[in-house]
Amino acid sequence: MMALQVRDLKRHFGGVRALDGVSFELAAGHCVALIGPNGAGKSTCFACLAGQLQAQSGQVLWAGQPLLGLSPAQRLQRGVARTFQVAQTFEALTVLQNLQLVLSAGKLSWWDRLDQRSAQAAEAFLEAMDLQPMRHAVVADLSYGAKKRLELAMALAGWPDARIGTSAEVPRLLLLDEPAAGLAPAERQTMMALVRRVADSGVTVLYTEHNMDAVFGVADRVLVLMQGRLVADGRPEQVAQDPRVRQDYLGQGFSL
Ligand SMILES: Nc1ncnc2c1ncn2[C@@H]1O[C@H](COP(=O)(O)OP(=O)(O)OP(=O)(O)O)[C@@H](O)[C@H]1O
Repeated sequence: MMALQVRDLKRHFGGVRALDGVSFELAAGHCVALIGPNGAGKSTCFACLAGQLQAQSGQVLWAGQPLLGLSPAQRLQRGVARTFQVAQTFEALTVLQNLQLVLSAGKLSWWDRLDQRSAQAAEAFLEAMDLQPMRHAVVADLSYGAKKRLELAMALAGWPDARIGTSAEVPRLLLLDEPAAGLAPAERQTMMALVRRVADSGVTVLYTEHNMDAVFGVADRVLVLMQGRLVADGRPEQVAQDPRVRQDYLGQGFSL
């Protein structure tokens, strides 16, 4: 059975059909890119999967369980985590405190001191995202690349089994909205190697991207969305040869 099943997903904004009947399936542990021009519906699709937006119709099954109608927090409990186009971090806190805050979610009381909470658990996420050297840096002082890596670490730390006092393992879906946006080529490469490593650890990853070097050579499969409809779905080398995708998005000069 496919880990994620999306069937005939629709979300309109007035007359704009942001998602106009989108269907696809993802296998567990695959790393899949969702690409398409500005306004194609990628962010709307993510928001409908993670729960920030409610779809008007359709069905989404994650590990066989329906997701639509659940809140983002309920979806996170079922293993669905996400990041945003612009990194969402707490600027005035340190890198370590950002992670401690996520790891302590729902467990902190006003008398707790953040620095005594889950420092050990946070170390594993710092290491996974190459953030140890800057653990005590205030986030406002970080490079954007480090901020994006911290946001990714926070998404991983948000899964229920990563948090204090919870142990049940859940199947993990990670939705990354433009993980490499705003990054210089070298930072982009580092970021995408980390994303690939997360997928290789068994996490199902779906990500959007406008930088094609962060898509081809990274994703196992590529989905192409245009005007709210899926127009191509296949292995990267197949999609790169698709005449409509070349004409309307990649450009005729595109080569791998
Ligand atoms: N809250 C909203 N209200 C009205 N229209 C919206 C809203 N959110 C998205 N849209 C419209 O829905 C369509 C799809 O937008 P969406 O942001 O999902 O595209 P996208 O593929 O993520 O684009 P980009 O690559 O620029 O981020 C666009 O026409 C957009 O203007």
